[in-house]
Amino acid sequence: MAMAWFWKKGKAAQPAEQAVGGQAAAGETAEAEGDSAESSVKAAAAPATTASSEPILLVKGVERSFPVGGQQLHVLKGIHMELRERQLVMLKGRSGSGKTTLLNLIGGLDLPTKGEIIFRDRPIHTWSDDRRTQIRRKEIGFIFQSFALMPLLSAWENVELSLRMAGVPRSQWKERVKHCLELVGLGKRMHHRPYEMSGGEQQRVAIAKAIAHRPSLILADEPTAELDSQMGAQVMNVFQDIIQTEQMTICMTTHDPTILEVADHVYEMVDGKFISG
Ligand SMILES: Nc1ncnc2c1ncn2[C@@H]1O[C@H](COP(=O)(O)OP(=O)(O)OP(=O)(O)O)[C@@H](O)[C@H]1O
Repeated sequence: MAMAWFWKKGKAAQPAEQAVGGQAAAGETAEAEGDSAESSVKAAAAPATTASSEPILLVKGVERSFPVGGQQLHVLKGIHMELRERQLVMLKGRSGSGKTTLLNLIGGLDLPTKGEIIFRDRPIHTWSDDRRTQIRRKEIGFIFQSFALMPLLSAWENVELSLRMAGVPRSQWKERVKHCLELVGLGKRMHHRPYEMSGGEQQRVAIAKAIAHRPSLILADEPTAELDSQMGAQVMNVFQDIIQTEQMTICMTTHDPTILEVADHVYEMVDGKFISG
């Protein structure tokens, strides 16, 4: 039987008994192990954030060109956007429209050819590589389509590694790793290695790893693209739990129209420009 998937939006506004089929959402229970067809999701409700939340990132008139074959390829052509506290913001657009290029700029992995990127009142587009690396390690978390886990390390060790990289004192590791893995519903899979887990579980480890050092901003490039709709739903529920409980902002790219429905804000990119948002 075909199953309709619904997203929970705004956990506080959403009573638990509305969970589809009487099941709890994946992010709420460490016991929601395995990706059973019955697990997950709640019906949509009010937006999780308010317009009054503070902006944490401003993108002003950003352009990015790359030299290709002796010419300049203009990939981003004047982007303006903002991300606010506790928002789930999505970038949509066809392949090649420039979404990943923009995400790389927001995360300080690359520099714009023109324009400004202000992260928490700091002009990171003027900063050196080293300074941007420091801010990335401490204040930004990255999630990729292909999970990007260390294959020989357990879920626990993968998350711990991110705390080590961010310079979090060792005395805090145990409690934080446990908390993050439980938050993503992997309380009973903490010591499994990536190859012993499903794609959805691996992506949830990657999420735990990305949030462990308490960044204020999570950037996710097509985080559900390699997952089926049910596992994708679990990941989105985890994202919404993170926004509520960890007070983080998430900016993600996606092609999936059903996922776009849970965004607080959607920017649509066509050929290096936003046509909405
Ligand atoms: N370092 C680079 N050098 C040259 N061209 C680049 C570079 N990075 C990106 N591009 C080009 O910029 C364009 C946009 O790429 P980008 O990866 O941002 O698109 P996208 O919207 O994320 O696509 P997808 O959905 O397929 O990931 C593409 O034409 C790509 O080839």
